[in-house]
Amino acid sequence: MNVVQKPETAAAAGNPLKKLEAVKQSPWLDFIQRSFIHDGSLKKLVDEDGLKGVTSNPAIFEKAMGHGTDYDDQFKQLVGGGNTDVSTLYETMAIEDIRAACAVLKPVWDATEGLDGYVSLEVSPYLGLQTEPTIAEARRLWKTVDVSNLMVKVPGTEPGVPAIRQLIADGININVTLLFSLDAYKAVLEAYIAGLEERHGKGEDISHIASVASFFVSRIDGLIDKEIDKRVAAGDKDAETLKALRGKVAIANAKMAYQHYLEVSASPRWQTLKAAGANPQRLLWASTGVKDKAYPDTLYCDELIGADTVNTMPPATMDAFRERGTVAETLGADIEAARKVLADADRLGLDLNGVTTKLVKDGVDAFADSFDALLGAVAAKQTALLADTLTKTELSLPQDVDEGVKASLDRWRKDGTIRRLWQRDASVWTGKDEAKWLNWLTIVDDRLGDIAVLQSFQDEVKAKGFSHVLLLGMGGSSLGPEVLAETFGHRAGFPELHVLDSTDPQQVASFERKVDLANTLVIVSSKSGGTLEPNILKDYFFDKVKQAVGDKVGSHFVAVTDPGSHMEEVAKKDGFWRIFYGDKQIGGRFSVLSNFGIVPAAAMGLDLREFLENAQRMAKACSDGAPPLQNPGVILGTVLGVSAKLGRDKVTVVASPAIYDMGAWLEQLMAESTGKEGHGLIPIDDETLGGPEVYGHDRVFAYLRLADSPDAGQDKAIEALKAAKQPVVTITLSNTLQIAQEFFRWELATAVAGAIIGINAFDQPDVEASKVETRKLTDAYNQSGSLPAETPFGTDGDFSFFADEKNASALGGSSLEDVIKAQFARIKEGDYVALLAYIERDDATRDWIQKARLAIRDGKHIATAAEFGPRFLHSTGQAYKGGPNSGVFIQITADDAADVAVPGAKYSFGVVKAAQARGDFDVLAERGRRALRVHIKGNLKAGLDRLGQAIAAAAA
Ligand SMILES: O=P(O)(O)OC[C@H]1O[C@](O)(CO)[C@@H](O)[C@@H]1O
Ligand SMILES: O=C[C@H](O)[C@H](O)COP(=O)(O)O
Repeated sequence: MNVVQKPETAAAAGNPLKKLEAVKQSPWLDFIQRSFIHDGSLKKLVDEDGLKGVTSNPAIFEKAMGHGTDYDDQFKQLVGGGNTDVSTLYETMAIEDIRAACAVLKPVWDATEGLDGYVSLEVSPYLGLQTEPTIAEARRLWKTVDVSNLMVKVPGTEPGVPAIRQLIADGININVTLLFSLDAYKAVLEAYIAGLEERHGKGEDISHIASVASFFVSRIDGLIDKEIDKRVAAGDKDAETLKALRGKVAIANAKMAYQHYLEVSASPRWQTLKAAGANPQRLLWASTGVKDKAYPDTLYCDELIGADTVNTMPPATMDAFRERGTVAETLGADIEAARKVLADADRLGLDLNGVTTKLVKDGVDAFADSFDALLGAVAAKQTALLADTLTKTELSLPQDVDEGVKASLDRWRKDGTIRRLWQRDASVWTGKDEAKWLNWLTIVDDRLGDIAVLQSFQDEVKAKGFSHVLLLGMGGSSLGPEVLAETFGHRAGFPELHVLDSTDPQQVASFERKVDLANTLVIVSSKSGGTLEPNILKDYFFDKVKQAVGDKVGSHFVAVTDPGSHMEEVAKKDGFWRIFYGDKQIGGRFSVLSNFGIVPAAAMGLDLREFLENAQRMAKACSDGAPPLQNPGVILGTVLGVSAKLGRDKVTVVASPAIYDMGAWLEQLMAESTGKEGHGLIPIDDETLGGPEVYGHDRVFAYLRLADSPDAGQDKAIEALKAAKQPVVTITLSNTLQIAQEFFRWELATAVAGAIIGINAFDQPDVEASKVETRKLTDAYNQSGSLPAETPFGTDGDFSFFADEKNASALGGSSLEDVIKAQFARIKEGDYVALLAYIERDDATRDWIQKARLAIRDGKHIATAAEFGPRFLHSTGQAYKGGPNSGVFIQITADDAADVAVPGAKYSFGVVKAAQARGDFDVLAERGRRALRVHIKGNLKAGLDRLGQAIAAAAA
């Protein structure tokens, strides 16, 4: 802007801007920019041009902040000063500008005794159509900016009107924006008067309140002229009259608004308020920069000059008016001609009402779009400044997924869905009870708030000198801690964390051997407190530790559980050392950043602040203000959700070796959250990458790559997959601690994917079903001393085959090889095979299952899952039963070489495990899944060897 263009000459010739004062019109500037305030340009306008106010809007801030380098210093300072979200970054910088501009305009405010000298700041354009949130936001901005010459800008939409009334009654200066129609203006002026009357009625001062009604001009001509041009080009019979209306309708409309203002000002009702000290709500001509270059650039200034009005001019218009504006009282002149323009327009069907209605909606949308662009630019700068302190996302997507993702992200942007998600609006999902399950969104800040307690627990654990921590729990209560144990290992000076999530007797016994019971801290972890496994594991280890340490056994036990649970009762009764509580509004699989993850993290000696601040950095990056296109959680969730809808529902997780166990946690998160009602993501974890030829079109790959120790083989295989146009999301972590960031990001991503898939991401109905079946079986055992008899549909040496009737008849066959072959013959394209092994999970069995699944994957070119029971029941089990019916299951059970008794119960761990396998199978069968159970008697290793060979042969 050429703000100081020959000011002396202009002044000498009678600067039109200055001359406006004589006709009581105030020129305001429709522009803000930091450098423009700081380099004295704004002050110069005040001093030399008689500038009397400043307006801003989201589009203006987008131009100022979204481009250039003006804000970079403060950006760096804010980003470096701690974890911040995008909205706070924007607002902090915007408010600084507004305050600085207010300071420049303050002398005008003083000199005009509060008539002029205002700077306007608009409420979030996202609120344009909501009354109560607009009131709250305007009050908040008024309080935060805290300067008397601020005007808060509120849209004069239908829902905005009651907000305006209330805010005026509150005593807040309001600039009403987005006024296009006479009717809307009338409603706003009425709201202003009613607000003043309310305040006055309460005996409160009204003399300090200022307000303007921003009536938009050029945008009206923009639309009307377009229609005129269209009709003229189409040879309309009224072409000449239509052409004569070009560039006239907006001004005529504004003149009518001014007439209404004059009428109301003369009314006794207004005179009463005036006598009480009220200031009029002046009309402010907005949108006064000409958009059609055919018009004189001073058109919407010259033609709208009248007493007690404001014209807010964009810089170029102000320059033009200074140079060649004509100051004459035009606003009240030629009123009849203006009426005729409007009557002609109406007669010719130019539909001013339709145009103004559309402009309000477009205006709200356009400011929201600008705000999206602004926050997007702020987010992009923030991400760049955070560099590798924030994990990075890179997408390599085939065309159909790419297009779907872009369309979905834009839909989320336009619909404000990420804001609705953060506002806990259940209709983002299915409108059921989702709002009750969203405290994971804010749990990181909550835990940081409680960090002193957690740190002192950590200090005490260290001081007590435990050698081991043994965590007992399932699913969400164990998988997060397991990731911590596997990723961070044994920390010097702290006990080593082990996580036991099995009822397999051998596995229970192995863990007992791994720890020094007399020197072990046991964490019993169960949200509900009622889950069978942690309860019987607690009974077992309580007994064992008691044998080792006697009566002080309780001092070796800590519970993590939700308030009021059965486990809390047990912990109190048994004198546990500590009880840490979960948050009842967080489900198990979303609980890793709550005490369920943080308490074991403390016990094993992680730096809790560093860990939580990492998670917080990602939570801020995923905040409601971060537009979908820049929001790491929304981006990932969109890729997963859109891919699933395109048939790519096998989310294949690949992770660098040092963080390999993230996949186990991710399996539960994705499967339990989305695998229901026949839909969902099927996580495929730990399936060693193959060449592109072994994959079908049902995959999406998520590669968690640790930048400081990547695996060259994985890198190479991923590049080949990208080249083969498989969808790949690469997430780069610069250090292991950043898994905390990924915990949060994947939680949000899963919630987003669930919304796209269209399910309630926070229940797990089908897990409950197998728990019910298991309970029936253990109850039967308690009564009769044995599990109900069952008959195999075939046997082969040490192998017996079980299935329900339907599956059995499809499988037939009597040799192991035939049965497996028959099961594999049922595989169709896009299916997955899951091996569900209810055996000890150790290095040897993990190696075995891995070989078996790879043989299937490479032979059949389908996705495979390799799972151990009962742990997967609390994880992928939900999706196997509730998700798409594309699973082909082989359940593997075996005679236990040695069983382990559960203290105080009739059943043993072996019986529980057998009941769990049968309960699981019954539900799979009942859901019409293709399922086969192979039971191995005698030597497990020999049995697994033969089964492995049969699988490899059948898959080949
Ligand atoms: O923490 P709890 O209540 O013992 O539950 C363990 C797991 O069982 C489930 O409720 C069902 O599998 C999971 O959602 C949960 O993480
Ligand atoms: O308050 C000012 C308005 O936001 C502005 O004048 C709109 O102008 P435009 O129509 O040129 O965007």
